[in-house]
Amino acid sequence: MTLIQVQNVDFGYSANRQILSDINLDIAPGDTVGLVGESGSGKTTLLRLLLGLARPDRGSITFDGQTLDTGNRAFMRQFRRQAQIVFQDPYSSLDPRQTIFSIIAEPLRSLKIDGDHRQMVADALEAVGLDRDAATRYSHQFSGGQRQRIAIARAIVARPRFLLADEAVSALDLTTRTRIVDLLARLSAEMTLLFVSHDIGVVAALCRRIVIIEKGRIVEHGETAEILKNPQHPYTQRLLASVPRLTVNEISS
Ligand SMILES: Nc1ncnc2c1ncn2[C@@H]1O[C@H](COP(=O)(O)OP(=O)(O)OP(=O)(O)O)[C@@H](O)[C@H]1O
Repeated sequence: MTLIQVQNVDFGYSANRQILSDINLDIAPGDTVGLVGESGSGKTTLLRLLLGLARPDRGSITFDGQTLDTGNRAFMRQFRRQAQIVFQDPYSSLDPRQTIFSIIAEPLRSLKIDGDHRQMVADALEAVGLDRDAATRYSHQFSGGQRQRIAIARAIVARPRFLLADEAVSALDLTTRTRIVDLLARLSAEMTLLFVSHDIGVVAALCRRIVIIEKGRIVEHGETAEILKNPQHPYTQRLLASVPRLTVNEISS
């Protein structure tokens, strides 16, 4: 069974420069997949396509068996409820003029989800390990790690099936990063997670499967343990060589 299927996708922002080439990717419901590649390899671009923010030049993307058709408004409304994203920068992604309640409830408002928004926001705060009183405060009153928890609460408040995280822990210090990775690991028990990072060490700690992208092409993919033990592609070998040995030993043990 597949939740997201990407078949033979090419994409370029302009006609004379292709950014993604022949991308094929299957993500099963409940899976935790890490997309790893260096800066500029096309990770964010692929996320944009998976969110329906851009359209492939060739090939197709399906979600739960239905083509991700950006022109189909009824489908996109349903889809937006089911797929949410957490961005890298917890400072710029939260509006400083809005209360935390208003920030977290935003998807409930924009997706016109009925119900008790106060309770839903309180549940989301609890799920990310923040006190429900946080709802009345403003983002500048929180640390970087707490802000990222708030961004994650906003992403999960509508109970999506598919959570995308784009370099969601890269801006955080090491201890905070570990805590947020632990939180995402807990949440991934209830949803499908696509975690994007240039850091294969962080991805390996969180994801069951790894997809390696180089210059817009998937060069290797497989089970995390297999890739760590026996990387086939020279690019994967280079990425692994750049992770401090201790970390690789820890995450593969
Ligand atoms: N809006 C855009 N218009 C034109 N080119 C773009 C646009 N966004 C990204 N690119 C180009 O597409 C290529 C892939 O960028 P992308 O942001 O997808 O890479 P990435 O792997 O996510 O990198 P990073 O880790 O630095 O975020 C880069 O060469 C980039 O310059």
